[in-house]
Amino acid sequence: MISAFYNGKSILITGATGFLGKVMMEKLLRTSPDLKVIYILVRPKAGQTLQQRVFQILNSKLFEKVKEVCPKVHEKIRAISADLNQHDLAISKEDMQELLSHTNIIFHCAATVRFDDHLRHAVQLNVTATQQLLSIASQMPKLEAFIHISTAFANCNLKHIDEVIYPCAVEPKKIIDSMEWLDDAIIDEITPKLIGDRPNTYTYTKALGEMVLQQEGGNLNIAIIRPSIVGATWQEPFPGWIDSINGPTGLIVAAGKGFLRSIRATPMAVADLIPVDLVINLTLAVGWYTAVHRPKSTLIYHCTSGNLNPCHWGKMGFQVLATFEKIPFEKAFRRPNADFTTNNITTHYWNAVSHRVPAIIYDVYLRLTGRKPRMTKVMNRLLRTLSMLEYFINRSWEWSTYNTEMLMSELSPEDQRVFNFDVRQLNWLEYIENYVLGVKKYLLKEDMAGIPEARQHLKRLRNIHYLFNTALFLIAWRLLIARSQVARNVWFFIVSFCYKLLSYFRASSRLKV
Ligand SMILES: CCCCCCCCCCCCCCCCCCCCCCCCCC(=O)SCCNC(=O)CCNC(=O)[C@H](O)C(C)(C)COP(=O)(O)OP(=O)(O)OC[C@H]1O[C@@H](n2cnc3c(N)ncnc32)[C@H](O)[C@@H]1OP(=O)(O)O
Ligand SMILES: NC(=O)C1=CN([C@@H]2O[C@H](COP(=O)(O)OP(=O)(O)OC[C@H]3O[C@@H](n4cnc5c(N)ncnc54)[C@H](OP(=O)(O)O)[C@@H]3O)[C@@H](O)[C@H]2O)C=CC1
Repeated sequence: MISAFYNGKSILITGATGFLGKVMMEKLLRTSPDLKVIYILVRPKAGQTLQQRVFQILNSKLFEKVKEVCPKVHEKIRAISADLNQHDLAISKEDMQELLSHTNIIFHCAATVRFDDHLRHAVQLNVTATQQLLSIASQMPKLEAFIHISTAFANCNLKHIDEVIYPCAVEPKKIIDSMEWLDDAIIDEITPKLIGDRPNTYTYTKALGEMVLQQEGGNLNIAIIRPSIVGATWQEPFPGWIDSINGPTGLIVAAGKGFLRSIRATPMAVADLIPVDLVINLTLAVGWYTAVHRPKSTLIYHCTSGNLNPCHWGKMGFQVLATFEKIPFEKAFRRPNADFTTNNITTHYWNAVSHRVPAIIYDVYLRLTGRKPRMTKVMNRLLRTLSMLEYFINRSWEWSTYNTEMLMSELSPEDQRVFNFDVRQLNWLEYIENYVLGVKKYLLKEDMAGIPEARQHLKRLRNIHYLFNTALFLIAWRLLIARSQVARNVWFFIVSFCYKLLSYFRASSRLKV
């Protein structure tokens, strides 16, 4: 039913070149190959034209399966030049006319997901662009549904979060206006006051974006999806696909390559991870439900795992490390062996011992061998990233999921299978193993044939580690002996004890002969 609904439709997706957007295009084309067109708002980037960007995406591994059911996939995608930072989204008149007269469904995924983005930029993308898109949507006579992707962490200042829009202290309109005339220095000054007890500009502006939808949605048929931490695919189009470094993925890379050795986290806090294909299945089901059933009010759908199938950071970390044993990453800096710390003192200690000191030693080595030092810089960036993510790995939240469960019960058995978003069916251990494997294959683009060499490399690192520790111990001991009479006495006692033991064994073995 859902697949049939999208056939013949013109669908507009923002953020289609992003992590969620690509999986959404793929699923739509695979399950509804007879859809009319997918308009995607794209900006030229990194010296690539729109067409080159789209070509690259459609020719990637993710879209291999689609081409079997929808060989003319290129013809189904219509890239429209747009910049969500610009007035009217910088869409040309002709393109705008086409969008206005044809669009049936909008999926608004585009956002800045950087936690530390400047408030002006985060407001522009996550609030003002949403406002502009709403205004465009309100001029679309054929529009059936407007689906907005928010985040479950938009209200992370609360512990229990319901499927409602929580108001922010200052009206979004006032924030948008003030961003136009305040200079950067003043914005920097007021940012902590505005974001209040939220940890960053990202979560704050996503909350403002929801308020804009509520206040300016007019008669539009709107629904909001709030996913938690989105991870690699669970099942579709194949397990483990991922191409984004955000969230846990970057830390999996850092741990697998041996840079990340300790992380401040609460092992028993819920790791509210949710696979990207599950998020997209829910989103497409919501698109169908919103268009067909036209609920009286804006429904919010939490796409989370914690209340139905919880996994904790401790278990997740353990499984990630266990997978590195089976599937090591190539050219690791050190052997993957990360640990959780739980307080400030141990975190500072292990950051110094496990992150900063090895980086300094390695940089000295690079200098001595005539190369440019770089490890301290890499470590500093990693530590900065950790400090940004720590907020989310030391707390647990409860999200109610009545609407999501209601929607599941509305689906036919066939739709429940094709658009499965039942997180209770997810086996975490299997998922995490596929996730790590996916990071290796699709993000790092490492060949599986390189695993024996990676293992050899880790063995070498282990030997270097033992050698280094032994040398360190001997040096420390030698210095101690030189300075302390007690240490000298202990040393002579141990040596003479070993000597006597050896002589005794020699003598007893001679007697036996
Ligand atoms: C018992 C045994 C125990 C064993 C234990 C062992 C455990 C061992 C296993 C560990 C795994 C298990 C635990 C996992 C915990 C995960 C917690 C995740 C919480 C996520 C919550 C998300 C909630 C909200 C979800 C949402 O709703 S939205 C999506 C979330 N949004 C983001 O995740 C954006 C974050 N990022 C930024 O905000 C910017 O990235 C910025 C950081 C400011 C830097 O910014 P900057 O330094 O300016 O520069 P960049 O260009 O950005 O990056 C510069 C450089 O950092 C790199 N890098 C960017 N990212 C990351 C990243 N993640 N991780 C690592 N590196 C990263 C990038 O590769 C580049 O490296 P390079 O190429 O230079 O070498
Ligand atoms: N990933 C996650 O863990 C979670 C994500 N979400 C939400 O899901 C949505 C998608 O996130 P995700 O796919 O991970 O994010 P990505 O960063 O991967 O993608 C963001 C998308 O927005 C586009 N975009 C950004 N700025 C502009 C601009 N000025 N003009 C046009 N397009 C622009 C990007 O285009 P370009 O390729 O040109 O940069 C990209 O397509 C977001 O709304 C996010 O808040 C919610 C919860 C968790």
